[in-house]
Amino acid sequence: MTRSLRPLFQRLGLMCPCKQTGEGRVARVHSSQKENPRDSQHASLYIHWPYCLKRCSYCNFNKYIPRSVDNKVMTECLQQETQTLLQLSRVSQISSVFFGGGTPSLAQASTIAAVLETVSAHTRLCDHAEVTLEVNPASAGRTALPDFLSAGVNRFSVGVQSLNDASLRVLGRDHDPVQALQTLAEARTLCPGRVSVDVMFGIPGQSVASWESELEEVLRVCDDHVSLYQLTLERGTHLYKQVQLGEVRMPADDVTASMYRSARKILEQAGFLQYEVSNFARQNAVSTHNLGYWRAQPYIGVGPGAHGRFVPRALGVAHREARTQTLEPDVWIKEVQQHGHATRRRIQLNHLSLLEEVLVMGLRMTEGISHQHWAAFSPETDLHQVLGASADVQDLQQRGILILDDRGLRCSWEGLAFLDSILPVLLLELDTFFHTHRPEDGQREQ
Ligand SMILES: C[S@+](CC[C@H](N)C(=O)[O-])C[C@H]1O[C@@H](n2cnc3c(N)ncnc32)[C@H](O)[C@@H]1O
Ligand SMILES: C[S@@+](CC[C@H](N)C(=O)[O-])C[C@H]1O[C@@H](n2cnc3c(N)ncnc32)[C@H](O)[C@@H]1O
Ligand code: SF4
Repeated sequence: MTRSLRPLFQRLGLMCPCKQTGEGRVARVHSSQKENPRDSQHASLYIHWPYCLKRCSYCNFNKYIPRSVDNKVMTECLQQETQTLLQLSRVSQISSVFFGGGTPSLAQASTIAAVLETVSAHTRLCDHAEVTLEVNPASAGRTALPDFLSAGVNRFSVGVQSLNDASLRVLGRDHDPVQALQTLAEARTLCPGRVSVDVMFGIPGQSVASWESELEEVLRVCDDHVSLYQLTLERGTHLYKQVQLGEVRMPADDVTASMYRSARKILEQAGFLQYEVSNFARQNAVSTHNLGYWRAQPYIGVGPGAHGRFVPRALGVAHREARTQTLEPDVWIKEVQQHGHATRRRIQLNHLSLLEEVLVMGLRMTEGISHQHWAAFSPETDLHQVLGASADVQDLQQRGILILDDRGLRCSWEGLAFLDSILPVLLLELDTFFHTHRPEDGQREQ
């Protein structure tokens, strides 16, 4: 999981539909810590397009294969929900927009333009805001990439996944390597220096050697940003069933560990700097939208199943909320039409929950969590106080996988590969500290 992309949302159970509360109800958590209102004025915006042409064998993201899509209704609802959530929040400036999915390159360029116009009409969209669109190779031809550029997109994230025919078939992708290369080349011509590729490793049938040569090939054609995801076997997917039935075998853990290690070295040799567990950039082409997540900055999530973290205007107190929008697109449309938004779940984050997010997200970055970053969320307790005395934390440091020093807290190069075993230790220490020293900040839901 460490090398996969599953972010904090799922880790903290915020995506679990069985925990959803009714529309408009807030799960309140006692808290004495107010967020600095100035911090919550800048945010990023995520827009979810939930439709795909075909179900990939491994994917359990919130996506649907519809018979047809009513683009007009979807556009109106995405605009409406964007407007409502912007008005409900204290956000006055949007610094990045990310159109993800599903397959947002199946949306019409006019939809993308309409959403961006709504943002500009109701808040300030920064002049140099990063506006990313995820592009699937096969679907890119439907709306030409230049139209998306005219609509306001200035960064493409291309879902290459693999350049190997057999791997693409195992993954159930509906494109071949040639189509992926064509889409990538077109994206690079349109947005030089601002194209990312998603590539997966740990695919059944892949060996360390075949992965290494595949990555070398990716490096010959890619731009300045690469996201490497370890294929995660997700329950309920076709691949999961195939593995259960013994039709397909996932590579062993030590093999995927070697794949990750060699990929990091190969990327480094090619001039890429790793800035997060799965993300590599050269020429400083880092994704500011995703950095916002890892730095625990506020964001608004629009569209079926989207997540958000922001301080609402109406509460009267400056507490950040975690929000999840209704998952199923038809239900989401009805709710947006009736209420202006389809927030299915709202949780007020208490001080401890917010610090857990800062820790879990921050340690994914190679820069880790500086003392200043921590102090922005917890001015009254520093990292040394919370973690420094712990024998378990000292053990992690002695093993050379964790560093706590004058700069702050971060994983070592080796340690980043073990983040999933480091985090529970740190979260336990954080929890214990708060329950011992600041019990009023650590109370759970009432
Ligand atoms: C992390 S991946 C790939 C990012 C890509 N590698 C890049 O650098 O731009 C993006 C996916 O995460 C999910 N995602 C990101 N932000 C989200 C949010 N706020 N709510 C729900 N899903 C989100 C979406 O499924 C989206 O397609
Ligand atoms: C949810 S997809 C949306 C983007 C687009 N539809 C695509 O497939 O390229 C975002 C990224 O998630 C990654 N992803 C999805 N399921 C995954 C899994 N089970 N394991 C690892 N990565 C996964 C893929 O690399 C994909 O590029
Ligand atoms: S990986 Fe992308 S294209 Fe494939 S089903 Fe998931 S969201 Fe759709």
